[in-house]
Amino acid sequence: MIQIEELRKVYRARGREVTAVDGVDLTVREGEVFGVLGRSGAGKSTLLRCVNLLERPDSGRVVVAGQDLMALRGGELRRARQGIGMIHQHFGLLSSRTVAGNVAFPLEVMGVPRAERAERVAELLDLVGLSDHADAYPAQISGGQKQRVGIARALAGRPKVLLSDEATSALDPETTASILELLRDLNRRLGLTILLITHEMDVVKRICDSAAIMREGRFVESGPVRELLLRPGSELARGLFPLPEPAVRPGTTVVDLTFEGDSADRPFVSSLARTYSIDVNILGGAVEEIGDTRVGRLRVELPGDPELNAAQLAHLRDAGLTVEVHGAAPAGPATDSGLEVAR
Ligand SMILES: Nc1ncnc2c1ncn2[C@@H]1O[C@H](COP(=O)(O)OP(=O)(O)OP(=O)(O)O)[C@@H](O)[C@H]1O
Repeated sequence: MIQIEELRKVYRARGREVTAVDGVDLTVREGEVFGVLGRSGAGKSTLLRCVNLLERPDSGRVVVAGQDLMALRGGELRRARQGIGMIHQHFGLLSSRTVAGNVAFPLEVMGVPRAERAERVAELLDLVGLSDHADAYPAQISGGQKQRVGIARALAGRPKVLLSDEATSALDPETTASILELLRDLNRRLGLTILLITHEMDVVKRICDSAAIMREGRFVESGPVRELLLRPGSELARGLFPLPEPAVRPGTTVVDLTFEGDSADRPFVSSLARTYSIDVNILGGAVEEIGDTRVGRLRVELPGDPELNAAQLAHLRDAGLTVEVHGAAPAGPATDSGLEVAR
């Protein structure tokens, strides 16, 4: 649904150049929720604004719903943009208009006749659970309700794609959860494709099917969330299941185990301890629901150096776990985090 190739955007101001987006490739499939995660200044907003050409890229391709947007101009581009809704961190509502008036605004711009407009506004307010607040003004409603208005307004033109620019960053955790639930619901009910940017790991955990981590204008990691979590050395996995730097005691093996789905349901720690008659020390970990699957990360300590634990590590891999050994370890490609990794 969204296909971005080799996208680059450089800002030039007062003789200075800032490369905000530096060669990003991105594919968002139809009906998918895709999250771009990154710190402030990573280039997320610029990337998002390039998807509907609010910002014109210096080079690259932006194809949305089969249309090459950079090849369009004037009326054609405006029509293509109607198929792309956008919501913002600070809602951007018109304070002089009621909730219904705000939602009606884009319909007026599109030239939708009055009667049809009223019907559509009622439908949209119902969709976001705000039918009872149609006549309220933005100053009279909560932040979460304001974002619901923003969402209804963004959906006015029946877009296939919704871009979300830190839509929950200004909201408290409970309201964030309810807005994310609404977005997930709209994604499922309307088949809406959502591309969101966020600096909150929790947003990715709650609603994203796929995600990318962006740093200094580039994607450093990208793919389906479940796959990323199981990828050895994954930054997303480390972010979602933070574990401190390991303290490896001499004569022991410290292992991080990542598991999901079926393997999460098996008692692999007790099976390991029983099979090899060893004590397994649990040092930390967490289990989360990601989509419909349980995913977890556990750090355990086994007696003996890693070389002596080859069979034990193979046992864990055979159980379907991603195994990352800290410190000196038997064969397996090294990652940049200093971990020795084997799947
Ligand atoms: N209009 C602009 N003119 C010049 N530089 C800009 C402009 N907009 C953004 N930048 C710069 O481009 C880089 C990326 O900014 P961008 O806002 O895309 O990042 P971000 O990841 O969305 O961060 P934030 O969450 O803080 O907005 C930053 O260095 C920023 O200062």
